[in-house]
Amino acid sequence: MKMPPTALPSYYIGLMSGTSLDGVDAALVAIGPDSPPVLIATHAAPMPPPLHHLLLTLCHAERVSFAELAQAESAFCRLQADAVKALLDREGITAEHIHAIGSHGQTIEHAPSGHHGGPAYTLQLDNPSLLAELTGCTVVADFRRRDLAAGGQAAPLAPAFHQALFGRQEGEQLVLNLGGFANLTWLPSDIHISVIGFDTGPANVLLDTWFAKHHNGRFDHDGAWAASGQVDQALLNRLLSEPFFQQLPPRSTGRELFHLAWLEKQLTGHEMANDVQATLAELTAISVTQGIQQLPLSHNDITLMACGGGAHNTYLMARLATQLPNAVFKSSADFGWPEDWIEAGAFAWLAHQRLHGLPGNLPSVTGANGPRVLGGIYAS
Ligand SMILES: Nc1ncnc2c1ncn2[C@@H]1O[C@H](COP(=O)(O)OP(=O)(O)OP(=O)(O)O)[C@@H](O)[C@H]1O
Ligand SMILES: CC(=O)N[C@H]1[C@@H]2OC[C@@H](O2)[C@@H](O)[C@@H]1O[C@H](C)C(=O)O
Repeated sequence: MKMPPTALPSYYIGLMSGTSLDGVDAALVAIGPDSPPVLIATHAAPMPPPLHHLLLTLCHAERVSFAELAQAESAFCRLQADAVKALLDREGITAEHIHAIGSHGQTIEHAPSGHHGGPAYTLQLDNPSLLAELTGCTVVADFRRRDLAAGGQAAPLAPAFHQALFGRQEGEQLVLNLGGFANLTWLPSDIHISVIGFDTGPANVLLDTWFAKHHNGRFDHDGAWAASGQVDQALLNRLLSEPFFQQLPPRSTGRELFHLAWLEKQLTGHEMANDVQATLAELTAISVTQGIQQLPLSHNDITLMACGGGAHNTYLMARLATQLPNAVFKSSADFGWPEDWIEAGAFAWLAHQRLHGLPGNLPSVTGANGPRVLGGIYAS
């Protein structure tokens, strides 16, 4: 096992399955008392197609049966347990070496302002009791609902981890996660100024959905199909008229707002499919740019660290670079955190925060009434 630089760290596993529904990411992280968390090892367990289909159905279901929920929860939990086992086997360690697993669960619905006047809620499918039983590890889970109970958006949570990872660097930092949805974190150079973070809108979720409607396959590799199309300016303007893009932070979103029917409502039916894909990539590039314009940046020459699967989409990254001509793009990999592993790392760190009775949220990001210790503990 690769050893972290400081003595006596504790080992945590973060499990993240994001809104893209592409699989479970497992990250083994060493966390010591005085230094940023260190990524030790990773394992990605791809989502089996039947589970992908079932979870996608649940995400958009008007009605759900308990049998379907139970089936999804059990299959999802077993995929998580397999990912943990693969990680431990690869590193030649056992459950006793792990202080805790931080399990995000699978977001099924996120309605921080309630649904049609109903109570605020956010639902992550998860079975931490079964996960503790299957892995022999202590599990920390249900991270979002305490922030929601305290009046927050319950998302994004990663900005607090971005601060733990990159907050000690010189100058202001911008972290952009391009997952199913995109979220931005601004780390000011003055540590007395609060961090700002929020969701900017859809990223891979619509690109993947539109691609899968027209091809066999889950995503547009390197954005090649988008690159073969032209941006449809009229369509782009209609998409950008969605009020979410004008909202001030705190703000978060999900599949309940941005989905295929939302897109199709704005189509005339005469568009070329690849032009729609190019327009969706532009929608992400522009909504991220507009999000950056909402930040109290000290100057225009920004340094942006892009992470999440969308950072591999070369077309999307080129469009972002065009929208942000003064931006210098940095790779999180140069800081020991390859772009695909920051979110899973965040849930390892959040488990550590919970076990130490430390807050996991940033009220300046989520809008919660104060810092809160997030999650519940399911002992091994
Ligand atoms: N080479 C690539 N070219 C284009 N897109 C890519 C590439 N590699 C990954 N992606 C995109 O990244 C997605 C997965 O991203 P990621 O794992 O960050 O999503 P996520 O975990 O669901 O994130 P979040 O929780 O932030 O929504 C894929 O569905 C795909 O759209
Ligand atoms: C409710 C939910 O699952 N939100 C996700 C989603 O994916 C990206 C963005 O929307 C972000 O708000 C969040 O995930 C990350 C891990 C977060 O909380 O920071």
